[in-house]
Amino acid sequence: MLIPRKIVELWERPLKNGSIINNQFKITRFIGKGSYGLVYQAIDETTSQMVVVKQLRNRKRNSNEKLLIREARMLESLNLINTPRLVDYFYEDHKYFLIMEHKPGNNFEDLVIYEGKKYNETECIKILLKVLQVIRHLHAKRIIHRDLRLPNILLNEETIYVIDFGLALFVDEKDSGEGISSSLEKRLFREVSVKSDFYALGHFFLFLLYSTYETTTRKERSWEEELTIDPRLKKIIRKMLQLEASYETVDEIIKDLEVITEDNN
Ligand SMILES: Nc1ncnc2c1ncn2[C@@H]1O[C@H](COP(=O)(O)OP(=O)(O)OP(=O)(O)O)[C@@H](O)[C@H]1O
Repeated sequence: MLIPRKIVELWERPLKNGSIINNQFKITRFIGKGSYGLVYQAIDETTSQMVVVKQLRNRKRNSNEKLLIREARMLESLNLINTPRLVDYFYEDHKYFLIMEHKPGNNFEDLVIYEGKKYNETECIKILLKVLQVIRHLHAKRIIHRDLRLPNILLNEETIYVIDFGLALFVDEKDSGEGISSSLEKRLFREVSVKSDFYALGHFFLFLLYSTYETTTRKERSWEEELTIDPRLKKIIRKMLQLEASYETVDEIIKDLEVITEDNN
């Protein structure tokens, strides 16, 4: 059945500030629309804790239930300081909701693009090492994040938080959409393997390194030509991006980065 666009828009209209869901969570701010659905900030009135509410986009009931349960299971099994803790999930008023702990801080897209933050080589390594420490815990629990993009990595003072487990999978799970994508880049990003997280973090790291880069020529050049960085770092990035034999574990990357850090001290 084809549903008229107006009705879909009505369904997807955000809840108003002050609305209370599940008799417990009071919406305080609409954060935005994502691929997953609508996201809000709210207060858990039983604990006064700030939470994030994810309201699933209206899809088929079955797939919505699966998505909700999968992300809830991920958050539940993670239970780390650097990832949001699961608070609750429920179905109410024909809508699916996932409630999680709100993590403070700014994401790296906002920090670099909108706030103009610049990170030198040493700072970039320090940040990547912190992110890798979080990913190490994820991989130890056999979870692949598969969406380690700039908006999903937050920095609050010295602490890194990783959010958005909407695409995460356990290593032995199959992605129902796998094999559909013809783009190599997308496949590398979404593969159900630790390597896809390394690939994403390779790009994350390059983005940080580029925060101090100033172009001197109009000629198009590769990152390896443009960035003046320790050649060992280039090799690490090449391995993360699978331009040469990939890393197999987070610890291998951490070890290589620590050699450079120690030499610089
Ligand atoms: N636990 C959290 N703590 C703090 N902020 C959060 C949290 N979860 C989500 N957010 C905020 O809400 C935004 C959207 O959330 P999220 O990325 O999980 O939704 P999404 O629908 O998967 O979005 P996208 O399509 O961009 O991936 C995030 O970029 C972040 O600003």
